[in-house]
Amino acid sequence: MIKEIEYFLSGKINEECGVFGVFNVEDAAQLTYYGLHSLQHRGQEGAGIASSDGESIIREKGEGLVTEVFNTERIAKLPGNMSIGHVRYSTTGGGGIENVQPILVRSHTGDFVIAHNGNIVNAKELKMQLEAMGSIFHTTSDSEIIGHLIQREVGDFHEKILKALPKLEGAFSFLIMNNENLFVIRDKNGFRPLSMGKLEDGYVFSSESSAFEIVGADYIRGLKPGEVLKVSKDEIESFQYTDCTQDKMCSMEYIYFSRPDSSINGLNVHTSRRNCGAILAKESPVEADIVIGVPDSSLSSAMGYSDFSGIPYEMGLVKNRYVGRTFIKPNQHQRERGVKMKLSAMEAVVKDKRVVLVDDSIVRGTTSKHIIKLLKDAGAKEVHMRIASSPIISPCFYGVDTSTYNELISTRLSPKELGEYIGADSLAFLSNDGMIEGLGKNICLACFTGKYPTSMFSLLENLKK
Ligand SMILES: O=P(O)(O)OC[C@H]1O[C@H](OP(=O)(O)OP(=O)(O)O)[C@H](O)[C@@H]1O
Ligand SMILES: NC(=O)CC[C@H](N)C(=O)O
Ligand code: SF4
Ligand SMILES: [Mg+2]
Repeated sequence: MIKEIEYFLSGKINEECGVFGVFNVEDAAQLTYYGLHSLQHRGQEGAGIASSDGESIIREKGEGLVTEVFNTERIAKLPGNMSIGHVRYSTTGGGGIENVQPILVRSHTGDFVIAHNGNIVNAKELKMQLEAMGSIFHTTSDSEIIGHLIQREVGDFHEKILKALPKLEGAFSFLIMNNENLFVIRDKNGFRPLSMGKLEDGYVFSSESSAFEIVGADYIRGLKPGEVLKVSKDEIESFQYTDCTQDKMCSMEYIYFSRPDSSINGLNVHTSRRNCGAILAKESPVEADIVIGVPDSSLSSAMGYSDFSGIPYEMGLVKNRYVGRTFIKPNQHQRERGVKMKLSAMEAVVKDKRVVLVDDSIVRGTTSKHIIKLLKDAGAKEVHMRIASSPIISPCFYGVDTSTYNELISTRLSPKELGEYIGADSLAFLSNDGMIEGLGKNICLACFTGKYPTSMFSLLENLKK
């Protein structure tokens, strides 16, 4: 029980990284700091910024949140009008300062820095090959591999990048910067988002378009799968590192990760969640008095459920916004109380009501179980749980930590059994077709279907562990 509560307090579907880049704008590092701040929800383990004044690259990084790593003095050490930054949630290689990005590659042909969102699925194989050929790795993260691959190629820097990229399999949105250019890269499956915006005489690039608003930039477009942009003083050139592409945007970006004010592939995240909520209401109706969402990520889908069903949307749960990843764990005696510190049920709203409770996903079932208890303790007559995505039955290898196979409760329990386990009066999930209807057909659904859009290399060995 204690473990379960700690898990509930800490957040479970662990976010992935965020990248932000600036080209040809004064005080680029300062802007990158603001950009990273708005991408903080994507990774809280470490943050870093590298900048260039055209002569040399300076990098500053540290463990923790953006505001913990950077202050005015530290940003002042980063001169120039080109910059890239990164917020990290580790997927390969574990934590620690050495793996905090951007990764700096020193070379007699010119230094460069790398910021990566995603996960390379053939990292183990590539690392073995590269080490056998003499490469010495400075980090344990998969992101460093692209640096070694680039170094082994011949030609101009951009030719080297184009030759190295086809060797990587898996998910990557990269920003790579040397003293002249910024390279903006999206993998051939388009797993992770990456957008371009215009600011003054320059450009900004971000994992999420919502960051543009914060720095005052205008959204131009998202990168295409397999696209490489070479950003120079005079022009932006677009290349494809391969023509073998498919559009497999991570559906979890819409369902859970991205901010509601971001747009991905032309679809606003809040709107996509609202669509899914409405389709869920169409697929799994129930008689009830109010619809409530779990703050914050499922509020939009709860609105959608209410739109379609006509059942009034209410605020039945309140979140303490200061409890989360930085929460100091209470001592043993206080842990039970801790649950209530993250979310409180509004007795005045839910008492004697039949409640439809909408959440975005179920991973281990801990959240739903606790929230249903909170609502029933506050006097709710019935709680009907509706989930705006399908049961998660397979782990992700593309940059999201959705737990291991054994921890995923839907691998063991049917929706009916799971409903009983979490104490709901009924439980229903959005169907796979419903997700496609709400989010479009160009999405990855591997964690819901077990059908991975790429070869999994040695990672498959661990799939059922
Ligand atoms: O079934 P579980 O294992 O409990 O996981 C599912 C829950 O995890 C996520 O919320 P989380 O509490 O991580 O963060 P949030 O407050 O940002 O929604 C998600 O939104 C679900 O509510
Ligand atoms: N979550 C991510 O996108 C992580 C990027 C990279 N795989 C790392 O572990 O640092
Ligand atoms: S497996 Fe799931 S979390 Fe991973 S990229 Fe695909 S949809 Fe996203
Ligand atoms: Mg949640």
